[in-house]
Amino acid sequence: MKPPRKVAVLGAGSWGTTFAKVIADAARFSSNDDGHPARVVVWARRPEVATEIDERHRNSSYLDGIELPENVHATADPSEALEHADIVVLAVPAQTLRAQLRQVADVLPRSAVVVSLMKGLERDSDARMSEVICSELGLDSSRVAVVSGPNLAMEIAREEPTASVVACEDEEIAAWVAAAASAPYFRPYTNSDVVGVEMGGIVKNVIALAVGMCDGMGMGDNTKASVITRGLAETTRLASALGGRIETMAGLAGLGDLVATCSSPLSRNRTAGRLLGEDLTPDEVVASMTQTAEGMKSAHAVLHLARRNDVEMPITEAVVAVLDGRLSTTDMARALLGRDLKSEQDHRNESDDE
Ligand SMILES: NC(=O)C1=CN([C@@H]2O[C@H](COP(=O)(O)OP(=O)(O)OC[C@H]3O[C@@H](n4cnc5c(N)ncnc54)[C@H](O)[C@@H]3O)[C@@H](O)[C@H]2O)C=CC1
Ligand SMILES: O=C(CO)COP(=O)(O)O
Repeated sequence: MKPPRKVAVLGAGSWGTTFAKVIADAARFSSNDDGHPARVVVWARRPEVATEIDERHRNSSYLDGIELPENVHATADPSEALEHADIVVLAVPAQTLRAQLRQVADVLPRSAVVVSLMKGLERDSDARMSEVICSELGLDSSRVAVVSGPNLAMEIAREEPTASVVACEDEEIAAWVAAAASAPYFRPYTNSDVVGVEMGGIVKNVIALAVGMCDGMGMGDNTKASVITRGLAETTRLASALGGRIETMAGLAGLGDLVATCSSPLSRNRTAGRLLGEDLTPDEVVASMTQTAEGMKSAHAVLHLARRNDVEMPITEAVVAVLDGRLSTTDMARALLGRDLKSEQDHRNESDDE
């Protein structure tokens, strides 16, 4: 497949803008049919953000100090961004995606491949973002790809070497999107396990809240490593119950993302958890943050999905209890450590025991 001629990115927050930079930098090394690098057009909700990106090649609200390549353009008009796009990248807060798609469905090119950068689960429906995209746009799931991995936007915007995963049921499409996003500092691997890749990114935000709470309460590395590891065990149980592959959880979109997010001060989810651990209420935490901490919104849906699938997720359950004000962060450790003892191998599927 030839490189794309035009890529539209809907959402000019930190990850949408950074990914636009990745695609634009990648495009400078691979010309399309016309011999030109792909045109990358970002749709920003706020006109002043669009103007700043388009005219000054900066997005100072989200990526202070980062210069964007000349082939990144921006507009506040979604039709202009989407017109003739071969790839449409979606990077808005998860809970707003459905409403956003309803507004642009008529102008989104039917032939485009749609790529989700989002790491959230929709409340009420418990739907993954790729499922929301397929249902709202009437697209076959083979036309939808997901990008996930240890991808803190600011580090990538600073061109620090990073790997990622592009997942799509159609392996040719995954390879095409990966090629379009392959920049000197960004190396995407492909994977056909969309469920596993997506669930890894969703649940790690909830686990990062728990690790942040440990930080906020002044706990050390044993505690945090225990939460990360048992967090990976419960993520793996849920992902495999939904049809995801266990190996995916040991990869970039599972362990990789979990480690990056849980150890980085740049992580919004870990920061939100830390503030909860310092005794702020969930409302105070939300009010203090200008960017999206998806775990705060998705945790309830993750727990709901787990219960519907008979999957035990004690850390997620404790995080939800803290968010609902039913459990204090100081009582959380007692609640988790006081559970019945069990085998570390309990996460395996029954068939593995035979
Ligand atoms: N920032 C990061 O390092 C990474 C973020 N992600 C995921 O990417 C997704 C987007 O995250 P960020 O870009 O970081 O968020 P952000 O908070 O930096 O930006 C969100 C963008 O969506 C826009 N927006 C807010 N409410 C909206 C609404 N109601 N309708 C339409 N647009 C709206 C904002 O104006 C902003 O442009 C999230 O699901 C996040 O989990 C994934 C990997 C890395
Ligand atoms: O998903 C991320 C890194 O891969 C970003 O994590 P936060 O949303 O917690 O900042």
